[in-house]
Amino acid sequence: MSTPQDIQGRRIAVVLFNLGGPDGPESVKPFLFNLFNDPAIIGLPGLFRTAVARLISSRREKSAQANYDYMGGGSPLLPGTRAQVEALEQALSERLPADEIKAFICMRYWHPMTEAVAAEVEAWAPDEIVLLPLYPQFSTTTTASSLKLWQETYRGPGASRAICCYPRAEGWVEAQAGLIREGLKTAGDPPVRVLFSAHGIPESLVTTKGDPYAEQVEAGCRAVAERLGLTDWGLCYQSRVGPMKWLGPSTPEALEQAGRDGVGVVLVPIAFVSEHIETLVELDIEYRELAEEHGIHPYIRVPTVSVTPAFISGLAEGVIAALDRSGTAPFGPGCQADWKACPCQAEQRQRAAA
Ligand SMILES: C=CC1=C(C)c2cc3[nH]c(cc4nc(cc5[nH]c(cc1n2)c(C)c5CCC(=O)O)C(CCC(=O)O)=C4C)c(C)c3C=C
Ligand SMILES: [Fe+2]
Ligand SMILES: [Fe+2]
Repeated sequence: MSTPQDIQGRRIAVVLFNLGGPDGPESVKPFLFNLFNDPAIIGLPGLFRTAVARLISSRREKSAQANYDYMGGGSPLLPGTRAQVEALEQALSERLPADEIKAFICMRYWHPMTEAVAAEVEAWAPDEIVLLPLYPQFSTTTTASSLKLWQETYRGPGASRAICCYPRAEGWVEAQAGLIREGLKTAGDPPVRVLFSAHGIPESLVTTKGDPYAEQVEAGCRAVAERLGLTDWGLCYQSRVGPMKWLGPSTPEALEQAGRDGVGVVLVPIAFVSEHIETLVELDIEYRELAEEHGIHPYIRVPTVSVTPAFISGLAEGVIAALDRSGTAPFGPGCQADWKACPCQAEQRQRAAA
């Protein structure tokens, strides 16, 4: 018969990655500097990149501060992520009662950042580690950048594996579908178009780096649209930065088209899992004004999945599935094509070559 000592569980650390955001007006510039100094964001050699990052962060500081002022001066991303951590720990403890589970937040460009979090995880001495990006779709600019820095930094104990993406995972699709259903109910009778809006990336990352982000975003939108039986829907990209060609159509272009077509809009943030500047300011203030200018009624912005039970259960299932393996893999269906930058396919390629 087993004694309490025999059934002592594993210590499981889940590391949740996101971008991070400034916690007050004085951290806007250093946050922007960290972002633009990342080679995954600006692919210039070291010293040039740092000089460019200094210039852009100085130039953007005032306008970015004005936008963060709408949210009390700083980003709500960290409190929103803390709520997700609590919900995920709870969901995992219910499913794995014999184990001790602790989730850690690791932000890329503002605190808590990688070096400090790696030290915290090391001090906690986990047996198992699951790396879980809070980016459903993989991009070289987000997930790859966070995982690379983590892998270069963490030297502590524990068997580690990573979830690279979950663009069509059941919980993610169901959470989106549930929130859109509510949005459509609020819209009522007038003809409306469901517009999925994703954070953009420069088009060259897809063509030259083999970044699978656009494919994963498109496949996720299709899965949600099919689940809801949508007949009028589209995908567009927001948050353009700089002079390069970004993925399109842009969200302002898609809104203009909706105005011309005489339909209302239910706008869905399809690449974010919690509220922050890109939803609360760009979608709720800037694009709402634009929608009004184009005569779009209604303009309804669907909330992000945040701590909805379907999303959190989905994450918990992804973590549990990952515990049975090593390496890097998607949760649910990942990419369809063989993208050069996709880590799960890199491993498949290595296995096939061996
Ligand atoms: C899907 C997620 C994201 C991708 C892809 C992404 C790429 C990307 N972002 C920039 C530049 C900026 N992003 C900024 C804010 C921001 N970006 C994401 C997510 C993705 N970025 C989030 C969650 C946030 C919010 C941070 C917060 O305040 O809580 C900003 C700062 C805001 C602003 O000044 O507009 C910049 C700048 C680039 C250049 C890029 C791909 C190359
Ligand atoms: Fe961004
Ligand atoms: Fe993939």
